[in-house]
This record gives sequence, structure tokens and C-alpha cells, in this order.
Amino acid sequence: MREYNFDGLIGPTHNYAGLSPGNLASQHHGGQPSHPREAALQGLEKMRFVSELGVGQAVLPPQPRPSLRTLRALGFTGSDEEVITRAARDAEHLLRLTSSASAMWTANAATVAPSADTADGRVHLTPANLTQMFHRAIEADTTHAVLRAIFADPKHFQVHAPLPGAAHFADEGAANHTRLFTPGHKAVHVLAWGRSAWQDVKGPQRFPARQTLESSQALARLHQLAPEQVVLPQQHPDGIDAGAFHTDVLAVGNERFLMLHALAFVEHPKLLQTLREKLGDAFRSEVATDAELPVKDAVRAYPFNSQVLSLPDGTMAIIAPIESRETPTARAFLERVVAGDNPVKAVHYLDVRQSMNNGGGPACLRQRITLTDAERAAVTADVFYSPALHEGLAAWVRKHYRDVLKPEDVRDPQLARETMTALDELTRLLKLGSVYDFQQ
Ligand SMILES: NCCC[C@H](NC(=O)CCC(=O)O)C(=O)O
Repeated sequence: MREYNFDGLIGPTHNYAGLSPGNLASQHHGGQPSHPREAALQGLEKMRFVSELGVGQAVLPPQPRPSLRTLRALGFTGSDEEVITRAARDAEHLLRLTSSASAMWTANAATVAPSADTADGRVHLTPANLTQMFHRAIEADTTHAVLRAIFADPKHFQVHAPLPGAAHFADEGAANHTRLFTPGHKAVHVLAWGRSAWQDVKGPQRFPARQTLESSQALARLHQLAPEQVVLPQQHPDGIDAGAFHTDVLAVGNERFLMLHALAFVEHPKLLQTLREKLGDAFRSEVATDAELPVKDAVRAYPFNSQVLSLPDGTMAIIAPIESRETPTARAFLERVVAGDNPVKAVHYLDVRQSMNNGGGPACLRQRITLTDAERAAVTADVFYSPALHEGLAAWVRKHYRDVLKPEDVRDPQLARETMTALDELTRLLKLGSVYDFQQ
């Protein structure tokens, strides 16, 4: 069994459109120019770094944007160029919503259970429907197609359809999911949620809670997890109101280790007690109180949106965003973690600022998928990281991506054409087959 971090390749329309209420970075940077080429190269450098640590790394492709399929479904007609020109003229906001490169945050692409944990011994993957935010909801169909193309072998994989319905089963994927395990104990799946569709639970007052309890319960069922392996904590409403729109803004776990802010979950001491009971004495946690690390700093600097990686030597390393190094409270907390009685022995700060400015740190950019050698061998797409793939992708980015993009540049039909040309080439590079609408 090996964990692979499937990073989202940042798409050519990466821009700051201010689309996500409750995501303070997105709101703050809305309207500013972005740098798509730099963004994609920053993402590739993170992949290189993780791979060189000896950790499994792979890549998921961007999606075609603007989404012409969505614009056509909303009544814009004519050629591709006419659809964009008409949307730009009559409904510019819809054009912005359908132009986001948000599929880069693959933590939100799906929730996955490895074969070791599921009743039928297969890997189960459920694409997130992302219904809470329109610009993200339109990712689900293509994500489903991409996952079906990569995890095609039914002997090893079951790719479910996204959860049905609208707001009741709102699902944001692995951003609200952590799998913990210790030797000799069954793995525990922590599936968090922010609101309930049918139960009367006090939620946030200011910002939307995205994931429902009912979605998390449905994922546990679909993935055939034993009830004793599932824990369903509520995200703290005050944490959401402070800008923690996903669980992974204030908590991250790996194997026998969980680090969290006191405002990550409702009644976190109870959660930690449950985890200790299920995982035994080897389980370790580090909690930041609001006095040590004010939630405002945690939301701005994203120390919890780190990747906690198991290294070949048995220790763990944290990949944190450089914003955490620049914020004294966040940095002090991470240094305390490295010095503490837990498996983490190093912290590395990486620059993913282009993504951070839209509220996506290192953890948002990756989907963790644990595969056996046989499962990995069943994947025929060329999505696993290698220096050669890196070279190919970096050259592809340099060839197709713009240096600067202002939000209003999505009005330019040429940008859509450039994106289609780039993605068509990418599917050949990654041996994915035809996964996009425009290739059908
Ligand atoms: N896991 C991190 C997700 C960040 C993502 N940001 C955005 O969609 C911002 C896009 C913009 O405002 O242009 C979100 O909020 O879902």
C-alpha cells in the first residue's frame, strides 16, 4: 500500500474572480490580476518536492473553461465564440462563474476509501458534487469522467456517481475527510460536515456551511466502511464563520497523527477521546488553542492546510505554505509540532501563492489515493509523476499558458480556444483518452 498525492494541474484560466463567499482569500483577491503560467509551475514544483521526498505523486488534469456546455445549458447559443461573446454581453457574472480554474483543488474532487478498508476489497471513489458553489458544482461531471478514465478497471476500482440531489447532499470531497490508522487497529475515517439537511443543528451565522452530515453518512455507506470505522464530527460553526469553509483549513491528519485548531470541530476533546479509543496509544494529536494561534492567523497563513507526509524512513514531514513561515504565530505552532512527541520531524515551506490567493493551500491541491502495487499497475494512464513527466508538463505549460490574466480577460473567446488546444494536447500527454466534452 502506498499513498499517492494526485495534484490538480492548475488550469490556463486561473484567475481571481471573488467567487467564494466564506473563503476570505477568494473574496480579498477578487478582481486582481493572476499569473496562470506561474501558478501551474508552482504546482509542478510542489509535485517535484513531494516526489523527491520519496512520497507517491500523480496528477489530475484541469477542466475546459469557460464551460461551454454550462453556458449552452443556460441558453447561450451559436458557435463557441458566439456563446462566449453573448455571455460576456448579457451575463458576465455567469461567464466568470463558468471560467474558474477551481478544479485545481483536487482535495475537493472526490472522497476515496482504499481497498484495505472497504467490504468488497476495492478502492471506492465518489466525485464530489460541490453543489454549494455554482462555479464548483460544474466540475463534478468532468471529474467523474476523468476518474472513470483513470480508475477504469472494475476489478480494482469502483467510481461512484456524485451524490444526488442539490443542497441536501452537498459534498465537498476529501477536504472534509481524513483517514487515520495505527498498527494493529482498523483505519478510521473522519468524515466531517458543517450542517444538516434534516436535523436541527446550530450552524454558522455568517458564512455558508458547505458539507452536510447526510452527505458524509452517504459516503461512508457507499464506500462500504464498517460503522465502527467511521467518525462524523461537526465542523465548528465559529471556525466556519472565521473563514474555515472546509475542514482542511483548520485540521490535517496522517496515519497516527492529527493536528488541529481548537475551532476545527465542535467538542474536539471528545473527538480526540474517540480517536484514542479506536486507534490506541500510538495515536498522537497536536491542538492549537486560539491563544497560541488566533484563528484569524490560521485562516490567513494556512498552517493546517499542509500536507503531512509519511517518509520512507518512518518519520513524517509537513509541507506548509510560505505564508505560514511569514506569520509568526503559525510558524511557532509548526515548530512546536516538529519538536513535540509525535512523528513529525520536519517542516518545509513551499510557494503556492497563486493558489493560496484563492484560498487553496498545499492540502487543497492534492487528492490522496492509497493504492496497492496491483492497483497502481491497473492504471494505464500516464498520470504518475516522474522527472520526464515533469519536463513534458512544464514545457506544455510554457507553450500554452498566459503570463497574466485579469478577470475580465475571460471575455476573450481566444482564451477558450487556447484552453481547448492545450487540454486536447494534455490528454494525449497523459494517455487519458477523450474525457472532455469538446473531444466527444
Ligand atoms: N480547497 C480550496 C478551495 C478553494 C476554492 N476557491 C475558489 O473557488 C475561488 C475562486 C475565485 O474566487 O476565483 C473554493 O472556495 O472552493
